[in-house]
Amino acid sequence: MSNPLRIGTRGSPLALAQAHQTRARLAAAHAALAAPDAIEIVVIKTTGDRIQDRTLMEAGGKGLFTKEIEEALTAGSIDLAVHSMKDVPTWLPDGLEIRCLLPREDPRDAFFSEIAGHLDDLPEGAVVGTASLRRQAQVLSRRPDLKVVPIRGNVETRLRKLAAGEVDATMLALAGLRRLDMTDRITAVLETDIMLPAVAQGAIGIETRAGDDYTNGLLVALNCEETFIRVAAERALLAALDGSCRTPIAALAQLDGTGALTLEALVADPAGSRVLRTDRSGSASDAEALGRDAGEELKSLMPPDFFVP
Ligand SMILES: NCc1[nH]cc(CCC(=O)O)c1CC(=O)O
Repeated sequence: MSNPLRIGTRGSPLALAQAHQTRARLAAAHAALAAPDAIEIVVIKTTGDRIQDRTLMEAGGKGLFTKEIEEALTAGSIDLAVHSMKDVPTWLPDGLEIRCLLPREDPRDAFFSEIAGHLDDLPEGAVVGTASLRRQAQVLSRRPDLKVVPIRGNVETRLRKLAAGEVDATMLALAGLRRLDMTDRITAVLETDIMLPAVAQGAIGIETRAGDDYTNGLLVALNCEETFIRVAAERALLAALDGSCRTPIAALAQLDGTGALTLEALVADPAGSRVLRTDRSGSASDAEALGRDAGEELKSLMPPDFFVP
């Protein structure tokens, strides 16, 4: 092949691991892509990479980790973009689509602490570092005595802050730690009845131009149908809720071997004093309807102050 297939990605260690996984899967599925120079990885800096020190909330706006990559895709300087699906905004720009999801990793969150074996064992008043409103709300709902402070940065930075005693505990998505081969320092994995994951947590999505039949054709072999159905249900919920990144939202869809789909979801106020939950079950073919229905229910129950302006 003369022109290499160009994969656009952020430059973080996690993003690069996901891009390399995508390249390996493409090379394994298509002999023409197995040559070392058949696929090029193009690193693109996003707004989210520039504002490491502030919380996402202060930075505001959606698509912090995707905007510049989507612009490159639209402009044609890359052919596909690899994203952590949980960072992908509810609505994609015109002309772009995500038809391919790689097999989902374990969607749960991991807990780290040097003073307790589990969230439930932290001493009264302990400080939990997280910039995620979803994690904050669920932590405070279960443990109103704890204090939550924002921390950001990569895994190493966070674990250093933990070791330095800046925070007593923190949480990270298990999926990212697995992809970076950094699960050895995990203190506990939080069950989803304690910490419901973010929409699409653990899923990698591949975005393309809608009219690019060549690239879309290559990706058919990489799509994981089960992941696609689960993420479709969760993202339909997000769409129905008008998913603002400032409202704590969590959801998890699961498929059993018979094609039965279950969806659990919650919204909360950031202080975790009110958590509204719902669930649905149905068949895989109703994924989007199930998500939309659950989202509409939660939206109708939500008091106005859940929507942080
Ligand atoms: N918001 C950053 C982000 N986006 C995706 C992941 C983890 C990987 C995944 O969920 O697929 C992370 C880090 C984290 O929350 O610990």
